[in-house]
Amino acid sequence: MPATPTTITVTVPATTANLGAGFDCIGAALTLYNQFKFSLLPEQATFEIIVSGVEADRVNTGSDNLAYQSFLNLYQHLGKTPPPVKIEIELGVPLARGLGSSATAIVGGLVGANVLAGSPLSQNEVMQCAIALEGHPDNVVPALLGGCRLAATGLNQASKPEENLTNWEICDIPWHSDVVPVVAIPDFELSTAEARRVLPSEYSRADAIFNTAHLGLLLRALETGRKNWLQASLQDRIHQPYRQALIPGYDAVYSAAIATGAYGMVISGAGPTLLALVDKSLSAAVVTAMTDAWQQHGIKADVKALQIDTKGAAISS
Ligand SMILES: Nc1ncnc2c1ncn2[C@@H]1O[C@H](COP(=O)(O)OP(=O)(O)OP(=O)(O)O)[C@@H](O)[C@H]1O
Ligand SMILES: N[C@@H](CCO)C(=O)O
Repeated sequence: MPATPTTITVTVPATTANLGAGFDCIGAALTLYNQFKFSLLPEQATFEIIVSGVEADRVNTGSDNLAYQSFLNLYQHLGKTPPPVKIEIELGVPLARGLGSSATAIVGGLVGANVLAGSPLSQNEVMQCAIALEGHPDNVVPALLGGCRLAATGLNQASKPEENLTNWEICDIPWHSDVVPVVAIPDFELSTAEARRVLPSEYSRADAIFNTAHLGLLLRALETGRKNWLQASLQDRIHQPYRQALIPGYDAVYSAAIATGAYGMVISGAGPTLLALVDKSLSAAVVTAMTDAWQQHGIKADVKALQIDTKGAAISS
């Protein structure tokens, strides 16, 4: 049997959740990464956290650090005492921008702890813990597994009532290789908590039907890359109409992306990053148009064409 490692690095992709109509249930992993290196410390130590990379000074290095809390959570789940650990975090995913930075910390902490504990949990069990910590599946599932994923609660909800875990069914959504995600990341933050506060607690039957139909259409549109379907499917009535006002310049960036040939544009996760889906031949032009539109509102944005990450959380020693 191979020895349990004492140092491990977990690389976790950014994610874009919702994709319009799939509020809280669909997300895709993107080729933008955070890295978490875990090293066991001598017995008398407690913990140490070192952060570098994009906006590193914005991540706390105390015991409430989300990656460390997730690390502790896994040991608690196992009923084991957590070992003293050093966590070195290299950030490539900007914080509180709707690109799943919190999901990377949760997945990184859980996967790192599981490996250092000798891998007692399966990938599916780690995933169920990650969903319970984040509260919704749409970022943590693709962050762990890669690709575009849809999550739905399963039938057997009572399987582990003592652990208070919901049983989730996950399916992968094929993504046509000509469809490119362009992310426009502005230089201001929007916390998920704030972006959830503005949502109504009830919706009309018409809005529920609208979103059900458009999510179904979106799945087939992503698979086939069919233009008309992609254009129509990126509409939503559950969250975006309420969140747009929190994102200055939203209308201008939307108009610029569409005028340049994007299929559509959605709010990435809880925002404020805006995500356009574009045919690959047009991605460079859409990047320029979205950058310029936000600049005209005095907002600096990092706009880039990415790809769908297919690996998810990757472990290296
Ligand atoms: N690498 C990290 N290490 C530790 N904590 C992190 C890390 N990345 C994010 N966090 C925590 O997550 C918070 C951001 O979470 P929030 O849900 O508001 O945004 P997000 O995850 O980037 O966006 P979204 O959920 O819309 O995709 C940060 O303020 C920080 O507390
Ligand atoms: N589905 C979540 C993603 C952000 O964590 C939301 O839009 O609030």
